[in-house]
Amino acid sequence: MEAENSEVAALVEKITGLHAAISKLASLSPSPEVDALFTELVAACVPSSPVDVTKLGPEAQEMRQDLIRLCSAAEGLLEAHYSNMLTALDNPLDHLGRFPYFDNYINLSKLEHDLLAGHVAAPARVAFIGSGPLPFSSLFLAMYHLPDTRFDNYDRCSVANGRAMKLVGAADEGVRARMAFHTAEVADLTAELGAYDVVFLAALVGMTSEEKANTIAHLGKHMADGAVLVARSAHGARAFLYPVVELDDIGRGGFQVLAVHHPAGDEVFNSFIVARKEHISTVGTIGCSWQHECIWTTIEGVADGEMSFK
Ligand SMILES: C[S@@+](CC[C@H](N)C(=O)[O-])C[C@H]1O[C@@H](n2cnc3c(N)ncnc32)[C@H](O)[C@@H]1O
Repeated sequence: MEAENSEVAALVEKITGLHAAISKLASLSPSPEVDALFTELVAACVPSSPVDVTKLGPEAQEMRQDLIRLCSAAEGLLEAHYSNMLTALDNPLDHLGRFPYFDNYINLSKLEHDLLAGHVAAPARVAFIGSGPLPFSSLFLAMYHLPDTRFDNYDRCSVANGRAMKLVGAADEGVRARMAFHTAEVADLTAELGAYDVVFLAALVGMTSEEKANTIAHLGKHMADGAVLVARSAHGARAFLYPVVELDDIGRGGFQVLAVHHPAGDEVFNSFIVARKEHISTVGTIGCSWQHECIWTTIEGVADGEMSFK
């Protein structure tokens, strides 16, 4: 226990130092200095660690929340930079690997698809909320995993959508025709959410656990009964980079948790939760039984770090 505490203390001290350095940057746009600091931060947070961010003191909590905000802003600028750079090339889709976190999205979309496939056979319509200027998640699902699915990408930033449309415009007709982009704040989506078999909630939509909980409650109110939510979250030290989605908030939002995946290794940063919108008539009982009857098991032979209900 002693060793664990000192490991956590050393990690929090290192991340606090990186937060201080990042906070002093004049700009978060990609540059050798910005890239070096965020590369060091990711390298510190990705390895598995006993840190539980819910147990941090108030000062470290405040630092964490501000660091998530800085990471979100930097990720948006990084994606915009690479979206511009890629769409300036001939055949941009041949060069997507130039994006520093390309492998993360290739591996993450495969993991999410493989876990989803066990619960939703060939979804006809998928919404991706928080698609950004570089919509790799929905693009890779459309290109490699779900050849007949239509994707509606939502982002509150019209400039991000403009960049995303330009990039996807370079895809082949079969993919282009199945990818639509809409400028909207997630809180303003209502009836349209009822059309989807699956709704993805990007890691950076909702900066705090409270905002995540409110967004999930909003999705639960408007998604169709039986539809599936894939909510990206974070685990361990990665919770210094991204907000955490609480399982209780998934249950309170009217969903039953089907699977939780915490990626082992450094191939994928994001955890994610797969949950099904309960039929309103049963949510009173299922919601209650969710708290007591569901038993976590790790299914043999399934990817490391995955937990699903029996
Ligand atoms: C930087 S992108 C990351 C997504 C990543 N490209 C992917 O494929 O998973 C996150 C996007 O979420 C959008 N966003 C954040 N909060 C939002 C909200 N409340 N409603 C809609 N979009 C939001 C931001 O504008 C940003 O473009």
